[in-house]
Parts: sequence; structure tokens; C-alpha cells
Amino acid sequence: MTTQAGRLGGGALRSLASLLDDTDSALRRGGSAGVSVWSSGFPVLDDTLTGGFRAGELVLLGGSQGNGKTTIGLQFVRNAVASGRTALFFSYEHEAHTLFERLVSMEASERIPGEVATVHEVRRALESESGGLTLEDVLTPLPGALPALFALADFGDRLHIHESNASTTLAEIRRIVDEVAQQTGDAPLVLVDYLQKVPVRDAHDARDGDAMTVAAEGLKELALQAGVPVVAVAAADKASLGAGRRMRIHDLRGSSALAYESDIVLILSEKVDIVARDHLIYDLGNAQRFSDWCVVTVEKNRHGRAGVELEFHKDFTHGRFHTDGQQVKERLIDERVFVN
Ligand SMILES: Nc1ncnc2c1ncn2[C@@H]1O[C@H](COP(=O)(O)OP(=O)(O)OP(=O)(O)O)[C@@H](O)[C@H]1O
Repeated sequence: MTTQAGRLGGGALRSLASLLDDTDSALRRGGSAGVSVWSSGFPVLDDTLTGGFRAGELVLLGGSQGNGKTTIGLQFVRNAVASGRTALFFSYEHEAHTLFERLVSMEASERIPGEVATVHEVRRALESESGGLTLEDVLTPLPGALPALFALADFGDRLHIHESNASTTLAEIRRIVDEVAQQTGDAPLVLVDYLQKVPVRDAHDARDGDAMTVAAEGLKELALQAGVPVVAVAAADKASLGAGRRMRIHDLRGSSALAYESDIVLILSEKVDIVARDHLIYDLGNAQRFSDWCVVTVEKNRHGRAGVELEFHKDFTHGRFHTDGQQVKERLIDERVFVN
């Protein structure tokens, strides 16, 4: 059977007859006849994406600064490994230990109801002089941190974080994806934080948009050739955001290439910024309530319905969003209500 990896080199020519045979054999073997799917761990998002992220897909995750792109990306990765898959996080933004602190608090919050250690508390504990204590000893006083540590240790060999830098090129990303797939025997969900930081050869000669085209094409090719989903955080174009508009796909830096190459585009917005003004005027408490919510707009969805607006409750003190989100009921606008 031709696999996604079989697209390497000259591509793959298939007759319908061989496709039917292969599909039949896969089903008879008890396996799945479709491409591999990684659940995002957010049920309402999975429903919209008809199951989750698929092998061969490039998924863009856009939004303004600080509205939770890294947080939800890290949660996708955590959810993938918690459900038995493998994941690989290329971090051009944060060091691995910063992500580890977020993971401990996120995991505690996922597992244990009630008050658990915040990211800040985990960081403080890890940054203080240990006096020779073990990691377990240091985390024991923090509510929920120890079970979180055990859970992370359980799936630790399937979650890989790469501290990326200017030498982490597309070719290097590909090499590392292959290495992880070989080590774990499972193709990983790949997260790139963030796309505009992926160094592109001769990028200094190219205009920004050209560099983005190369990066987006490269990541899409990687997704197809390695048979993995690639979720890439994409920075907004500051100039267009300054205009006080709701962020859209065309506000991403290098937007035309990104829109063309991607299969799915998710845009994160603060709900309070984009809800219609009447919801704020007639109920003054709404502004406070809405500021706790993030809207994830599915702007492009190659295999399903686009334009879907989902909302998730923020819990940034524990480095996460609540996974049980819903469709937004209120009317949203194109222009932002509040301008930063
Ligand atoms: N320990 C913490 N406690 C509370 N809030 C935090 C903590 N750490 C980060 N935050 C907040 O969580 C929000 C989401 O952070 P995140 O890194 O996911 O944003 P982002 O969209 O990736 O940002 P950027 O574009 O700057 O990379 C930010 O507004 C940040 O200020």
C-alpha cells in the first residue's frame, strides 16, 4: 500500500482498482482505511474538524500577541500524548523548562478537581535552591503537582520538545521528525511555535511574504512526506492589527501563501474584543464574563464546515484552556469593539 511517506521523490500514481484493494485489505486487517487522525483533545473542535488533525495537513494557529496560541498549542501536544499518540513541539519562543512548568500545572488542573498549583507556583518551587532535594520532593507540597508529575512521566517518552533556533531549518525539522518517528515507532503530531521564525535559506534577500511562502510550502511538504499533521503558530501582521479590526486569515504575516498552503486555519480572539456591542451595552456584567473567554474561529477547514466560532474558557494561571468549549451563541462582529 502506498503510504503518505510513499509520496517522497516522484510522487505516487494510483489506479482506483489498487486503491479499492488496499482499502479492503486495511479494513480486513482490523485497521483504519483512512489517514491517521490526532484528536485535539477539545471535543467541540474535533467535531468541527471531523475528528481532529490529519496526517498530511498544515494547520495554522493565528491570533494577536498573548491570546493563548502557545497555550493551546502545548495543550494539543499534551492531549495527543495523553491519548496514546506521539508529539513533537518545536519551540523558537520558549525554553523547554518554561514549557515543562506549564505542563505540570496544566496536567494537575486536567486531572484534579479544585485548587491545584499554578504555573507561577511551580516555577517558584523549581527556581528556589533545592538543597539537594529531588524533583518529587520539591513538587510534593504543591497541590496536584505530584500526580501531574507521575502522569507526565508516564507519557514522557512520547512528548518531545525541541529548543529551536536560527539553525532549526526546514531540513532540520524534517530530520528530527523522522528521528522521533523512528525512536517511538509512531508518527508525531508536530507543533511549530512559530512559523515566521523558521529560518528560510536566503530569507534575508527575500521579502517577508516570500520567506513565508517558502516556510509554509516547506511545512506542508513535511506534513505530506512524513505523514504527520503540522500545527504552526502564525504571528499577526502588526500593521493590519493596529487598525482595530477583528483578526482574520489575511492579517497573518505572509497571509496569501499561508492561506493557500494551509488546510485548516484557527484564529484565536478575545471574546470581549469581538462580541457585538449590544451584548455589552445591555448587560454590563458581560464585559467581565466575556474577558474570561477565547473565541477560536475555524476560518478555513478543507474537510468540513468553515466559519465556525467556538469558545473556550481561559485558565491561564494553570497554562490551559478548559477543553469543554461550545459554539458561540452571541453575535460577533468583524470590527473589534475595543482597540488596544
Ligand atoms: N503564569 C501565568 N499566569 C497567568 N497568566 C499567564 C502566565 N503565563 C502566561 N500567562 C498569560 O497567558 C496568556 C497566553 O500566553 P501564550 O504564551 O499562550 O500566548 P501567545 O498567544 O502564544 O503569545 P505570544 O504571541 O506573545 O507568543 C498571555 O496573555 C500571558 O500573559
